[in-house]
Amino acid sequence: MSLYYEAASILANPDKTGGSLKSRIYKKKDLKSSPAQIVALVTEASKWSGVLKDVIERSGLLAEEKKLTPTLALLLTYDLLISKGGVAAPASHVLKISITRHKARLQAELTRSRVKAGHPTLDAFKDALERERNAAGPQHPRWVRVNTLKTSLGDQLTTTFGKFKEVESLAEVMSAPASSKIYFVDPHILNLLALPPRIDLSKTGAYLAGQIIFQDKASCFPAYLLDPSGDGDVIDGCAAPGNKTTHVAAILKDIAAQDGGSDTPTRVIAFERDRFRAKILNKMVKLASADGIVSIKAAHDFTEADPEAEEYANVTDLLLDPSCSGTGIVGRDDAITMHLPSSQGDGSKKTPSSKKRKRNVKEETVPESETTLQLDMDDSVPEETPVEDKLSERLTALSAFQLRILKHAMCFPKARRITYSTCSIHFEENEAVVFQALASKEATRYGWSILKRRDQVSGMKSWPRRGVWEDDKLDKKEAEPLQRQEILDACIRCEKGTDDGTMGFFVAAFIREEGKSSDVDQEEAEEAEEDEWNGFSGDEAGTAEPAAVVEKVVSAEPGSKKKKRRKQ
Ligand SMILES: C[S@@+](CC[C@H](N)C(=O)[O-])C[C@H]1O[C@@H](n2cnc3c(N)ncnc32)[C@H](O)[C@@H]1O
Repeated sequence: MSLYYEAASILANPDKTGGSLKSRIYKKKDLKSSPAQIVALVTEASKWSGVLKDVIERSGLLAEEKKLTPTLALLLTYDLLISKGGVAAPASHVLKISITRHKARLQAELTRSRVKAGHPTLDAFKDALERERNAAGPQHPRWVRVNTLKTSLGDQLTTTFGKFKEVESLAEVMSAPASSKIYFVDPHILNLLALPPRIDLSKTGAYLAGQIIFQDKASCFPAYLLDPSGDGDVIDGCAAPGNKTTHVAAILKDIAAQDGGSDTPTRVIAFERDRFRAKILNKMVKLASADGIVSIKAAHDFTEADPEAEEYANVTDLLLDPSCSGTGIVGRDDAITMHLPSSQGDGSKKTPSSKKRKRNVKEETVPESETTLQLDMDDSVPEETPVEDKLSERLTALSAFQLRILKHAMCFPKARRITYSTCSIHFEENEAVVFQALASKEATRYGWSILKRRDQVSGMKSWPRRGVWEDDKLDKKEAEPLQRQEILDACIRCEKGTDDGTMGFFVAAFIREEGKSSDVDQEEAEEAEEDEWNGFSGDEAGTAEPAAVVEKVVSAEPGSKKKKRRKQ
């Protein structure tokens, strides 16, 4: 099979094989062409696909060459008109014949596109496309966390990044091309580097060996803000794929090393409800060499863990990063889009029957999804999958689940600190959950309050983006404006698409006063329950359709219902 048939078949992916385009190519055993050649052809052709799609449609190529599919036509036209090596097939090959006989017309259409776009040469056209791509795509730096379980920042700066130059500003990194060998040391989070957008570090020995981890800056906030004491175990209640799990494990190891070099730091107990994601967590934990510190509770629901159980008796810190709407997530920069020509052409070469067909134009229109291929080049597992429909209903259900998980964490007898985070931009999943948690009976009974800004670890204290208030989203029986401001100031936000180069994110920490425990006065607890927040304004919470991910979570806790009924 020729290079073009093999590339087209991989793009069509008839077996619906999962994974990125690169992994599908490299895993295919029976390829005749070299995998690198296929990757290069697809990547380069995709860059021109927006232009070549029009060129091919105007030329009427697909109407005349029945052997060519839209994908074959695009790949061949790219090699025929743009690539230096030309079409990689013998002159007698059926594909080479099919495309070469249209060379003059295709060339003329490409020239027409170039002149129309105002570029004097093909090279100028190419540069303009490159600039357009850089400007259009989110200029999101490649954040790299140095995994101190395996290496150190110093080691990485002299090995993996030995030929790189340190720069003084994040902006310089964010506007640099992928080929630029520069880095910026993050001032807020220890052991975190920013590198140019789209830089490919996935083949480096350090990445393959788990010495460096690709993790957005914002995603490093929870473990850092948790700032665990190292005196007790840490629970990660929602762990897969494990970025924050391995981060907190690394922090615990560093604390143990500072405290006199103890080789046995305390444990991280990582819960993951989803069996498949738990496997990925296991892989990530092993790769990061965190398996000596992390014990995984695979396919375990954190909300079903008994806080009084002996195995959690030493839990002092909890990190909660529950499922959320994912609205803060930024698209992957290295994903590629391939625009394919429509097999009907653009109609400029009218056939006698085209008038008759006009009335049926709706049926003939090829849906956008069929003419555009979105190809993932990165195999790393995203921390969250964005919600795509029924957002407002999902927000109600998600926030009820998030509050429940947070209140459950407050019940662990020895717990002193909790972080709560989401990669959502919505008040309902963020500040609203924090305010409701603070007003809950669990917070009152066990003495939980917000970790104020002035008490936060220095990088987090100095972070400028803080919580925001949205009117009319909560029944505001409590949180006097003054106290409200202090709570909002304790909340941390990250905004996507800003000069900070982060995804959209939210995190807050809760702290428990020494001496407060579960044996608090029962009457006090019941009073607190009476005063609890009623949730969102209106009755949305009661009417929302629970989404699959939170199905059993939206129902009220049976215990609290019973108590309320007894009081009535
Ligand atoms: C946002 S992701 C966590 C990302 C992870 N903290 C990281 O940094 O890589 C949420 C994860 O929590 C899991 N999850 C949701 N509810 C859970 C529950 N009640 N108990 C345990 N895991 C849960 C989901 O399956 C999902 O893998």
